Amino acid sequence: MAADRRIVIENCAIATVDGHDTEYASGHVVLAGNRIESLGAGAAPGGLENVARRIDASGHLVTPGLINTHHHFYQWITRGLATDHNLFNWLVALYPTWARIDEPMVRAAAQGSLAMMARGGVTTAMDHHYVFPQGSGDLSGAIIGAARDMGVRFTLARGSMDRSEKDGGLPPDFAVETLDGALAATEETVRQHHDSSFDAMTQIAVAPCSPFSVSTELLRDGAQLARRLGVRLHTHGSETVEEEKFCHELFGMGPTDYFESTGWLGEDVWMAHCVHMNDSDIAAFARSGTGVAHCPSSNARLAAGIARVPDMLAAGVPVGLGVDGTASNESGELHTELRNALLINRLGGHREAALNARQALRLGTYGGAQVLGRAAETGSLEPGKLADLVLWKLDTLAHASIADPVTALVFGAAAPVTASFVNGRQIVEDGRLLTADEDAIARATRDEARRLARIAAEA
Ligand SMILES: Nc1nc2[nH]c(O)nc2c(=O)[nH]1
Repeated sequence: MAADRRIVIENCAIATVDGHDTEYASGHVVLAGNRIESLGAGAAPGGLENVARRIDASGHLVTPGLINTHHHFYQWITRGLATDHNLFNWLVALYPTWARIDEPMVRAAAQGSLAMMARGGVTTAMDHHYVFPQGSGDLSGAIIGAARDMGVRFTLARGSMDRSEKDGGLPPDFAVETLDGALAATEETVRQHHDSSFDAMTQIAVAPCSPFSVSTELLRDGAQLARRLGVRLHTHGSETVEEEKFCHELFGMGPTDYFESTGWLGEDVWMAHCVHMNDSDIAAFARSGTGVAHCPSSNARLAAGIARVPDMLAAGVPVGLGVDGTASNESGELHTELRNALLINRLGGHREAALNARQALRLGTYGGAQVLGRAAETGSLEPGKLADLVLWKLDTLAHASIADPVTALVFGAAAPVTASFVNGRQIVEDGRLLTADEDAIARATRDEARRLARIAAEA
């Protein structure tokens, strides 16, 4: 068998985000095939064979690739709508449009979402897709295909909704699936697409949408299904005061107690938002190992509130970052969420050191790997882990006068990505995607957004 070809990256600052936060002011990283072979201070060891490429990364910081833990790709074609609404009003305004999506729309929207993230340093993406109109085609296949073509590592959280207005839920009756239909389709998606290997590029999670759009049976049966199939569980939780009120009125308890009563706390679960959590909710997450996808920009856009991330971290809760759907975070970028998480959490606790730059970088890398269940494989730069990493250019006008590279990355303007590698393959060069045509995607998403708006207006 041919030896793996090596790529040697030298003369760069390195933030490994390993268990000791090891950093090198000037060092090297050696990739062999799809793995990190070695890294350390100074130049790469002499005598390396099979070196396909040497990259002089002077002026750069190398970090693990960013990991996005919550998104709704289809929303790329419904951005900029209902801009002054809270969550419930925003959902009610948008459900009728979302219920008209079809496969070409979802494919284009997935390409747009993925392209935006990948060129900003995301190497592992996720999509929580929960709208499956009847006869709309193979939406899961289209999303998974888009991620495969983009070359990013990917988790599809196969979502579902079965509690509509007639059952006291928020979505209109025409926007939901049946309980049995949702469970069967979710199982089929796992069986067809889930890869449990160390270097898997595609994984599937079971992901009923939220307490106000899903029946108790779907939550309970979904949890059992995921555990039978050995995959992870994802949902929205404790996002707004309105959701809290809904849970108290319908179930006689708050969201976290409700989730616990349906089997939804555990090491194999992560939830988006978790804004309205009291001390006992945070303790329950920490005890059970339940993870959180923190989405600061979306929470601000929808006036949901500020999640207690410093308290969660202090309690030992795994926390990653999420862009969230781009109908509630139009920028669609994850690297800016590092800065937003840091700044917003300082406002939340009125504490000047609520989160520091290194904690923010950890949320966007290792924390994300933890909540997606992939911390053994990715999220930090360590020999043997997958070669998912980013070269951030910091000798720019925007950054060069900031001495500390991690501070420059997190506190400074969004840094240009000179190169991004996923599974040892380069997918971004000098801020441009190598795996997709950005201009073609821009045209397709514009056309599909217009087509969807037209169909929704005619309905
Ligand atoms: N931010 C969001 N929260 C949600 N809850 C729910 O049921 N759907 C959504 C969503 O699309 N975004």
